[in-house]
Formats: sequence, C-alpha cells, structure tokens
Amino acid sequence: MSGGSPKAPLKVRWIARRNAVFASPRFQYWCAKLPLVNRIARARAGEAFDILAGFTYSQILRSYVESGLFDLLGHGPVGHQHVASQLDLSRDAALTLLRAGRALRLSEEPIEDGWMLGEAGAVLAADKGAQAMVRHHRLLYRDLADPLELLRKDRKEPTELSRFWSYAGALHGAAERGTETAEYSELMATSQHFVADQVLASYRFPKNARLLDVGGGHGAFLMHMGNAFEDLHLGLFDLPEVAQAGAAILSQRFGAHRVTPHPGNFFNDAIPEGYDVLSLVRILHDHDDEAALKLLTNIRASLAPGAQLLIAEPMARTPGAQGMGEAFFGMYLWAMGSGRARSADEIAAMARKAGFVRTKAVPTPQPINASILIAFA
Ligand SMILES: C[S@@+](CC[C@H](N)C(=O)[O-])C[C@H]1O[C@@H](n2cnc3c(N)ncnc32)[C@H](O)[C@@H]1O
Repeated sequence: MSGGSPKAPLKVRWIARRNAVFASPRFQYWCAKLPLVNRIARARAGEAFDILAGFTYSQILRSYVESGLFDLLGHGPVGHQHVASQLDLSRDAALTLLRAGRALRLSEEPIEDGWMLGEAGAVLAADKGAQAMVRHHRLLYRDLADPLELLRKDRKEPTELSRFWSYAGALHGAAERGTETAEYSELMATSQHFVADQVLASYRFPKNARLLDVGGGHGAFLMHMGNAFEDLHLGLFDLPEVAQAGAAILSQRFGAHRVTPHPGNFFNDAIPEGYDVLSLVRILHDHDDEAALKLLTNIRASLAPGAQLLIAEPMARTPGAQGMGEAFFGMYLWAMGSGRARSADEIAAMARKAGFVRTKAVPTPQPINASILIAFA
C-alpha cells in the first residue's frame, strides 16, 4: 500500500501529500516569492544543506583540534603566514582552513589578516572534553567511511569502535574482554562534565545519601557529585581494573572513608545493597535491549523500597536534541556493535518491566548532553 493510496491511514496520506507538494518545483518557486514562507523555506534549505555538508564541517573542526590551531588563535591575532609556518601548511592552505573555520564561527578576522578565535571556537578551545571527543571521532569516521557496508555487516564483524570499547566488542565476540580500559576511561572522564552539569542543575540528592555509580569508570561523575554534596558517600561499581583506578583517584580527593570501590560485572554479580541512589550515567544506551533489561533487573534487586535509580544519558526523540539521539548515537552505537539510543518513554517502560514502581522524567537545561529519568524502587 503506497502512502498516497486511499486505504492508507489519514496521517500517512497527509505526509505523502505534503512531501509531494514540497518536492514540486512550482511550490518551491512560490516559496521563494512569498516573504514569510520564504523565511521558513530558507531555514529548511539551511537545515538540508547542513545535513549535506556535515562531514566537511566535522573535518574542519578536526583540523583545528589536531593541528593545535585553537591554541594559536587563542593567542591571536595571528597572520595567516604565521599559521602556515606553525602548522606546516602552504599559505594558501592555511588561508583556506582559516576561512573555512570562519564560516563555522571557529575563527574570526577582526582586522585584516589578524585571526582570532570565533565564538564557537572560543567555547571549543576551552573545552578539553569536547576536543578529546573530536579526536576520538577519528575511529567513528573510519567505521562510517561506507555507512551502508557497515549496516549490511549487521554488527557481526569487529570495528574500530568495538575494539576501542573493549567491553562492547567482547559482548559480540569481536574482541577478548580486554584489560584495555584506560583509554576509554580517560575519554569518559574528560567528557563527564557534559552530563554531570545536567545532573547538578536538575537533581538534589537526599541529605546524607549513599550514592553508587554503576559503571562509574574512573569516578569522574562521583568527583563532580562529591564536590557539590559534601555529605554524600560515594560507591563506585565497575570492571575490576577500572573500579580500582577510579577508587584510588576518588580516595585521594575525598579520603578513603567517603569512597567504597565495588569491582565486578554488573550483569553477573549482585549489585551491592545499602545505597539510597544508584546512578547509570551513559551506560544503558551501550547495551542491547535484553542486556539493558537484565542490568535494570539486577539493579532493582539490590534496592530497598523508595530508593532511586538515576539514569542520565542523551536520549532519543528528545525535543530540541533529536539529532544527538537516533542520528548520532544511533549510528555510533551501531558501529560500536552494541546498544541503541532509547527515548525516555522506552527507558521508563523497561524500568517498570524490571520491577520499578514508577518513573519520573526530570528536565535538564541541555538535553543534547543528557536527559534524566528517575526510577523509584
Ligand atoms: C561508556 S562508559 C561510561 C562511564 C561513566 N559512567 C561515564 O559516563 O563517564 C561505560 C562504563 O561501563 C563499564 N562497564 C562495561 N561493561 C561492564 C560490566 N559488565 N560490568 C561493570 N562495568 C562495566 C565500563 O568499564 C565503563 O567504565
């Protein structure tokens, strides 16, 4: 049944009709003429062009990060010849890169041949976590070089990302469960502020609470929470070598009396009891539905009635942050070989299936970085 068929549901027929109108040269001609419609049409055309050009934009940003151009511009104004000699580029190549970044507000030329950071450049140059992500995306782009081929392989072969995230590769037999956890743990720690800031802006821990961060990596989330809530006890659960490294960092900052390490496997080992709040920060989306439900069920079994599970990660179909969910994480996690981006509603349904009595979505200021869902035991 085609979308235009009279038997198709009304909504389907409406979308088929709308798409036919949008595609018509006559409609596009009139859009260009009418002032208000023209503004909407221009915005839509801009969005379409951004999709088309996105890869190029990413590679421009990557060049700024990998070459050290952000640092140079941070000490600007600098001339393009200086940039050329520092980056080992010809003068024309340096100018091309500076101008390309200007279009994206990474750089700016306030005086003739005096280049400085642009608005977006100033933000990114100061954010080591964002830069670490940009460097890391080298792996993602290799996996995405032929996206259809990647999809057709149906996650049955190792990828750059499944090797990097050794636990994800191991789940699919793509790699041995490695001891190679340091690199991903470091990346997660430097980018943790994206999520921790959302939690700090949106959630208050009960007084004298005991918090267990499940899959807490090197303890970066607990570091943020421990600094903000001085009476919080900090438990860290992760694979043995990760939990050990994380607990050492946290104990150094807060003293061993405030920190309890829990080395283990969150699918197979019991989750420690006696905590008021458990957190899953950028964990659930790493895992396929069956595994994610198993993890939630395992966590639920450890919780006393009234205890809370705080789930924080970029979620799918979040208004204003749709691209981050099913587009970026959809493809990223596909390439990683495990997990998928879920909407808050899907996670809530899964939590209820795992035995949680109710859930509450907590709005965050920047859902592009993370949304929050609380599940109550
Ligand atoms: C994507 S990282 C997130 C780390 C941290 N929550 C954050 O947001 O920075 C996933 C974490 O889950 C841990 N992990 C993966 N599989 C695990 C398992 N089966 N048991 C315990 N920890 C696991 C990894 O070692 C890693 O620290």
